[in-house]
Amino acid sequence: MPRILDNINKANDIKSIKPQDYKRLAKEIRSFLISNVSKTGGHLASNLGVVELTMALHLFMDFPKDKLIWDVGHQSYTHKLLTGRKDQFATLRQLDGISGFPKREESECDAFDTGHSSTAISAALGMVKARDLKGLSNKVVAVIGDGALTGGMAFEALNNAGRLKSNMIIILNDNNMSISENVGGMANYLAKLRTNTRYTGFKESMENALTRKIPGGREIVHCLKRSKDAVKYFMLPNMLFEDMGLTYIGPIDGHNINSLLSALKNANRANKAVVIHVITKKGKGYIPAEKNPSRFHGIDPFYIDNGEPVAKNQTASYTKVFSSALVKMGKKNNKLVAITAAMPYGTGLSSFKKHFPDRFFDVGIAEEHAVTFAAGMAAEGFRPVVAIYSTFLQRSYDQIIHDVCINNLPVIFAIDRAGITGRDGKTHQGIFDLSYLSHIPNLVVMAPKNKWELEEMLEFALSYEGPVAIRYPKGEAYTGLMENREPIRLGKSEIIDKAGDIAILAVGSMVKTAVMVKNRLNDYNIKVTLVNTRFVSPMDCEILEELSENHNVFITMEENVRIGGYGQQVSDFLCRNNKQDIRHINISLPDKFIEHGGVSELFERLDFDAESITRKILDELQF
Ligand SMILES: Cc1ncc(C[n+]2csc(CCOP(=O)(O)OP(=O)(O)O)c2C)c(N)n1
Ligand SMILES: CC(=O)[C@@H](O)[C@H](O)COP(=O)(O)O
Ligand SMILES: [Mg+2]
Repeated sequence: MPRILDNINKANDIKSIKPQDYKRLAKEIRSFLISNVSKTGGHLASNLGVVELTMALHLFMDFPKDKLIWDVGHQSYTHKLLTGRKDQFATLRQLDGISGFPKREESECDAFDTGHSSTAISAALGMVKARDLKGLSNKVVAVIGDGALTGGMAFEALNNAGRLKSNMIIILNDNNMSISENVGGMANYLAKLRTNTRYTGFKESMENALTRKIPGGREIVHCLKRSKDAVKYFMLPNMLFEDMGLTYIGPIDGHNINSLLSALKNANRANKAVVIHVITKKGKGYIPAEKNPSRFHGIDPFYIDNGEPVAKNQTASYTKVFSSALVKMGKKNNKLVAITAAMPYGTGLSSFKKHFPDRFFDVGIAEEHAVTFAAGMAAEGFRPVVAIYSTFLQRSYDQIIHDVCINNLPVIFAIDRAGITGRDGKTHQGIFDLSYLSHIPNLVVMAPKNKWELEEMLEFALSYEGPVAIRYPKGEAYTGLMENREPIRLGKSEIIDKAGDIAILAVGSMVKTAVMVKNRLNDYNIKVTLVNTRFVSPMDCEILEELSENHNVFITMEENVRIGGYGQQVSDFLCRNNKQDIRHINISLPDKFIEHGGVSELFERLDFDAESITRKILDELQF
C-alpha cells in the first residue's frame, strides 16, 4: 500500500490528507522516525510523543506565515518531516546534514533557532508584539515541555504574557518527564491538573446535561464552543495560569487530533495569551522508548528489535570518572553536596544520588538558580559541587560572578561537555567556558589531562577555600600519561617533557593531542618541551618566564575559542613582558559557532586533529 507520508512533500501538504487517514499518517510518521533515528541517533522519545500534536498544529497553522517556536527544539522532527525535509532525514545530525534542532537557515518554516531550554515563550511573545506593531494577523504558537517549564525564563515570559491583549498560544506539552523524572513544585502542580477529573468530569456532565436534557441544548453547546467566550467555557477557575492573566485550556489528550484541533481553534479566538495543557506520552508507539523514555531521550544508533545500542562503549568517560570520584569523596566528607539542573544521568550525578539521596539536589532546568542555591549552601558551610554542561552554564554567568565569586565561596563547578560535543551542533558545543570564566576574580579554572588528574583536581578543589571550575570533555577519558602524577599546586603547571627550544603548552583535553603532535614533530627531529598547563586561572606565569629563557617558540593548545582563551592570555603575557621575540602559535577553535557532526569529523574539518595541527606548526616554522 502506498504511504500517505509520500504525499507530503512540502509545508501545508498535510491539509489535503483526509481526516480518516490521520491515524495511519501518525503511524507512518512514527515508523519513519524510529527507522531513521535508529541509524542516525537523536532525540527519539520526545519526538514520538508529539506526532499528533505536530500534525494538529500543521492542520491549524499556515507555514511559513504563522510562527511556531519549539522550546529546546529536540522534538521538532515531525515538523521537519511536514515541511519538506523528509528526503534529508538520513542526514539528521550528520556533518552537513539537517540539524536535530530548528534552524532558520535550514527552512523558512523554522521560526526560531533553539537548543537551550525555556526560551520559547519569550521568543513567541516578542513575535506577537512584532506582529501587532506591524499590523499583521499571523498566528504565533510556542510549544514548551513540562520540563522546560521549570526554567526561570519561562516564568519570566509567562509573567510578561499575562498582560497581553492579543492572541498568543502556548502549548504546554506535558509528558510528565524531563530527561529524567520532572521535579519540583511546578511538576507537582501539573500532576494535580492532570488528575483533575473533577473539573473535566464537571465540564463533560454539563455538556451531557445540556445536550440531552434541554431542548436546543446541543445548539447551545455548539454556540458556546464557537463563541468569543468559548475559552471561558473551558477554563478552570482559580488557577495559577488564570490568576496570572492567562487563559488555561485543558488537560487535552495530546494524541487525539480532533480534541487538539478544537482546543486550538477555541484558543485562537481569545485576545490574550492562552495556555493549552496537552498530555502526551514520551516515547509513544515504540515499546522500548515508552518503557524507558530517559534512555531514549537522546540515543545513539540502536537495533529496532530490542532497542539495544549498536556500539557499546568500553572505556570510561570523563563523566563516569567524575561520577565515581564524587561518590568516593562524598563518603569521606559529609559536607559534600551535589547539584544538577535536571541532568542527573548526563552529568553522572545519579550515582551520588543513589548513595546520598539527602545530599543530592535536582533543581529542575534552572542553571542560574542552581549556582546561587549552591552559593547559599556554601555560605552555610557545605561544599557544593554543581555539575553542569559547559553550554548550559553560560546561563549562570552573572550568578557565578555575583553570588559565588564576589562572596568568594567554595563552590566547585564540574563542567562536563567542555569542548566540541558533536551532533547537537551550534547550541551545544562547549567552546566558550574558558573565555567566560577565566577573567573572573577569585575563580580558579582547571582542566585535567587524563582520568587520574580529574579525580586529583576534584580533591584539590575540595581542599581549596574558594570557587573552582574544572572543565572536561564529552566522551572517553584519556588514559595516557598515567605516570605523570606530580601533586597539584595552585596555579602550577606540570612539565611532561623538557627538550629543545619549542614549548607546547596544552590545556586539559588538548594534552592528549599534544602528545601525538610532539611525537610527530620528533619524527622531523624537532625536539619539544611539553607542558600540561593544569590551570588556566590563575595562569602559571612562572613557567612562562622560565620557558622563555631557553625556548623561542610557544605553542598553546586549547579546546576553546581563541578570544578570551588561554592562548590570548599567553600572548598578553609575552607582550606585557617584552618577550615578543618569542614566536607564539595559538592553536584554538575558530571564533564562530560550530555546526553539528561527529566529534572527530569536526576536529578534522576545523584542522584541529593531531595531523592538521602538526602540519600547521611545520608550515609556521617553515619546515
Ligand atoms: C538550559 C538547558 N539546560 C538543560 C538542557 C538539557 N535538556 C534538554 S531537553 C531537557 C528536558 C526537557 O524536558 P521537557 O521540556 O519536558 O521536554 P521532553 O523531553 O519531555 O519532551 C533537558 C534538561 C537544555 N536543553 N537547556
Ligand atoms: C536536547 C538536549 O539539550 C539534551 O538532550 C542534550 O542533547 C544532551 O546531550 P548528551 O547526549 O551529551 O547528554
Ligand atoms: Mg516533558
